[in-house]
Amino acid sequence: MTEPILKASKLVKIYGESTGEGSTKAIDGVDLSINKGEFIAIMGPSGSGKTTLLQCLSGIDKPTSGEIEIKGRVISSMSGDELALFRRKSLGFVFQEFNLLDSLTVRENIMVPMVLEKKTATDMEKKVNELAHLFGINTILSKYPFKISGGQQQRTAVSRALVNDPGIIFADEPTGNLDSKSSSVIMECFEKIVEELHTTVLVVTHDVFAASYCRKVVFIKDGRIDSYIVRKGDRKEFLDQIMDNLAVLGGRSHDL
Ligand SMILES: Nc1ncnc2c1ncn2[C@@H]1O[C@H](COP(=O)(O)OP(=O)(O)OP(=O)(O)O)[C@@H](O)[C@H]1O
Repeated sequence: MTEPILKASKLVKIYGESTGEGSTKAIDGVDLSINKGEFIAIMGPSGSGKTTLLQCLSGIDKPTSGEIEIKGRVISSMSGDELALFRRKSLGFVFQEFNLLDSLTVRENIMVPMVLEKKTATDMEKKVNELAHLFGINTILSKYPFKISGGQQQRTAVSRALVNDPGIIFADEPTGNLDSKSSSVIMECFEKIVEELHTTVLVVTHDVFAASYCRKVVFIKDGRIDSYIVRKGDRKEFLDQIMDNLAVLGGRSHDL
């Protein structure tokens, strides 16, 4: 039996005074259940609420109402400090801008979350080597982020997101700053994470090519879940299916 690692119910996010003029209902009653080991993309037109949904689900932002449970803990009712600690220990994040520290080497960047968890030097070294080997960055561990490619920086960020064995990774436009070759490499890294480490991966993306690596795509429109599709055949077939669904969803392709 597969069990949910994340459950969201009746999620609403309103920016601004909820009754006031100029308020925006970015998320409008979302129910979502994600099982352990799922590899999911969230897609939808620009402004449909993708980033807001990811930020609420991952505890970066507070929903206006509704409940979010991750690994059996209700995060929507946690205090700020409790939530910050939970995020650090139990969740992994990957962003479009990589967010690496330029003054630290690749090895040190990957180690940061483990230092905060006060892991031993031996444990840290072992984990860095394991992940760097898995993602093909073992030869650049002593380099600084500004001396490596965007794709290598993102693989460093993916390794950093995994060091505390988070169980779930949230990625917001992880291929947004990458060329198509590096995008494939990153999406293949996520495939490895799901298949070999059994980590759950949730990706928000405009990129149909990146989404086609996922096993499921959830489409949102106007802050609501519109539909979802599950990959059954090969990636090319799934890519065509995603394009068809986006066309039905509306919005010109460059808005997606
Ligand atoms: N901090 C904020 N304050 C006020 N309104 C916001 C804020 N962030 C987002 N919004 C609004 O909420 C809605 C959803 O925005 P969101 O960024 O989640 O959409 P998105 O689907 O991720 O868009 P994009 O694909 O363009 O990044 C939009 O109408 C946006 O203008």
